[in-house]
This record gives sequence, structure tokens and C-alpha cells, in this order.
Amino acid sequence: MFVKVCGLRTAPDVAASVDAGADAIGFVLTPSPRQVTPAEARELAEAVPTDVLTVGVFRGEPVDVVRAAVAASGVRAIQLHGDEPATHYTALRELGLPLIRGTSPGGAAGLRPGALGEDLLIVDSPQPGSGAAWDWDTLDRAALAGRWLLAGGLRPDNVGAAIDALRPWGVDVSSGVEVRRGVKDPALIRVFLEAVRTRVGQN
Ligand SMILES: O=C(O)c1ccccc1NCC(=O)[C@H](O)[C@H](O)COP(=O)(O)O
Repeated sequence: MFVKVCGLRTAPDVAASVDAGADAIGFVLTPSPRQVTPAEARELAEAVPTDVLTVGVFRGEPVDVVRAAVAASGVRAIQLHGDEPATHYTALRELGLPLIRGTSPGGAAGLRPGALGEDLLIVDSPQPGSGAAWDWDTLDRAALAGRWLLAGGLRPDNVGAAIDALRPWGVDVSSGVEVRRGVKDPALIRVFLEAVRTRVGQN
């Protein structure tokens, strides 16, 4: 199971995520309590091995802003989390990086993975990064196949049940490994990864 830890802002949190076995780590490069500058993301990403994907997260930014931030930060994947139009995906495809679409049930382009040409879909709550749990029962599981991550209000104590209920290809967490908004806890990061690996091992 693919695990992404999002909204990292410090070197110890990056190290904890990598050591705990995260497959991807996200740097929020758009307005948020977790926002880092492209230069900060570059510095943090330098310690990340190449088999862990570094993801730049954007919401509603013009293509030129995304392009510039990707170049300055050196992230290896792009996550668009604001129901950006298909033209964004077409334009950014030219960078040759994996594209990730973050959306929620009711989002403009629907929940079919790859609908806008993205490589990976994140099905999230309507308030990304809020930690708000949403009603997973509203999800039409039959329409989801392939590469998609479940996100939104996941925590060490509920991620196992979420995996059992929805069988996602992976999971994405931010608030659930924080002590307060924007402040991660390395111990919680480790516990979350353990909870995922334990549950997957049981299935
Ligand atoms: O995390 C943010 O602050 C954020 C801001 C703007 C757009 C997207 C954002 N996060 C996207 C993510 O990938 C989060 O990990 C995902 O929404 C889950 O968040 P949470 O419910 O806090 O675990």
C-alpha cells in the first residue's frame, strides 16, 4: 500500500516519514498553514532518497506559478488540489513529472482515476488538509479502480478501518499526524505508518 505524508515543514519530520517507510512526502506550495517556500522545499527534499516521491501540492494556482515553483523546489511530482481544469494537466504534462489530482466526491471532473490524464487520484474531503473526516459510505466504490489514494481525516486509529472498508491503492495523511495545525509529530508519523503496514499485513 502506497502511503503519502503531506504538509511536511521540518527536517526531522521528513526524516521520520522516510525512516518509517513513506512512499511519498508532500510539500504544500500554496496558501496553507503548512505552506513552505520552493527554496525551503528544495532544502528539505535534498535529504529524501530517490525512491521516495517528493510532491509539490498546489490549489488553484495558474500554470505558470506551478511551473516556476516546481522548477525552484525540484519536487518530483505535482499535486493539483483545486479542481483545476484539464488544460492545467495538459500544460504540466510537458514537464514530464507524475501528475496527481486531488478532489472530493462531487468534484468537477468526477472520481474516475485518470479522468484528466493524471497518474494518481486522491479522493479527499471537500476541505483538503482540514483533518475533517468525511462519510466514506457516500463513495461509489464501484467507480474507483486502479491508482487512487484515500485522504481526509485519516489517523492512526481509523486508517485500518478505512483500508478495510474501501480498499484504496494507498492513503494520504496530514492532520492525523500533527499535534496542532501545521505541526507534525514524528512519533505519530511512525505510528500511522505502522498502523497501515500492520493492517495490510493482516489482509
Ligand atoms: O494540507 C493542506 O494544507 C492543503 C492545502 C491546500 C491544498 C491541499 C492541501 N493538502 C492536501 C493533502 O494532500 C492532504 O494530505 C489531504 O488533504 C489530507 O488532509 P488531512 O485531512 O489533514 O489528513
